[in-house]
Amino acid sequence: MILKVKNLKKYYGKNKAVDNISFEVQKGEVFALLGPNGAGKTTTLKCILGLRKKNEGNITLNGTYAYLPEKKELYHHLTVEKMLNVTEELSKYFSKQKAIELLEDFKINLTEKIANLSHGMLTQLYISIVFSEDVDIYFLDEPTWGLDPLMRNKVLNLIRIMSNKGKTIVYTSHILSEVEKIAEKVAIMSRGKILENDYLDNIKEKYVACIVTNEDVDGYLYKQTENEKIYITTREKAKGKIEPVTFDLIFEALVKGVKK
Ligand SMILES: Nc1ncnc2c1ncn2[C@@H]1O[C@H](COP(=O)(O)OP(=O)(O)OP(=O)(O)O)[C@@H](O)[C@H]1O
Repeated sequence: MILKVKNLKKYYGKNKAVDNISFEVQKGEVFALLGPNGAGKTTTLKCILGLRKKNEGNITLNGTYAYLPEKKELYHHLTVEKMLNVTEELSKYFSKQKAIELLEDFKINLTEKIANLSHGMLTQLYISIVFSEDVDIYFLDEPTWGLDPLMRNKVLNLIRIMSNKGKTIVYTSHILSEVEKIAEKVAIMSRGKILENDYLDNIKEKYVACIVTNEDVDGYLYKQTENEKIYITTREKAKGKIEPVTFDLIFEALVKGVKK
């Protein structure tokens, strides 16, 4: 176990941003914290890294780490190459050579001023720096934010490569399709709570859609017509005609909750 979070609570005044959550991440895993805006994902990462003071709970982090923050701010007055030099001075885990290779792949010029980079290019630069740190665990807050689909796939590929090398990745996202592409384990968060925390395959196996005519089902009422109702619920609670359900709908059912 490389990371263990137990009964973590973080309140901002009365706002329970993180409300008693627990999860574990094993070495080499790609773990996604998935949830809608304001769910508490960033706050969770910040509490783990000591950037926010938790109210309660225990956090065990066994290894070195690098962090890609949600707000990807870098020294705007520097050129890309100067930024690499600064990072090299600040971090003993950083390899400038590795960063140059990644930047070449992203087609970012070393002589470019950071202030002149587009939002997506800034994310690519930041990702290149973070992945050039030789650490055990990478915390990535919305690593694909603002990237076009091709660049997004490139970043997802990088995550996959790092995981194949035995590195651990903890990342936040609200893009279901990308989580499905690379994460093995997922914690679905909403309003500060973890609603489901399991291997993606297990979550997909656990939930089904069921179509009933006269009965009610303990689950999320997804659609209702004159003659039938479609619920999304766990396999055990399902009645009537049972069908497989997509991960999108499982997410919707969990986040929106039971609706009668
Ligand atoms: N510094 C802060 N002061 C007060 N409230 C905050 C602060 N940071 C976050 N919050 C609140 O805590 C809750 C969780 O926010 P957080 O940024 O952790 O969510 P998130 O899941 O990362 O959202 P997003 O996907 O939009 O980035 C929200 O209600 C937010 O308004």
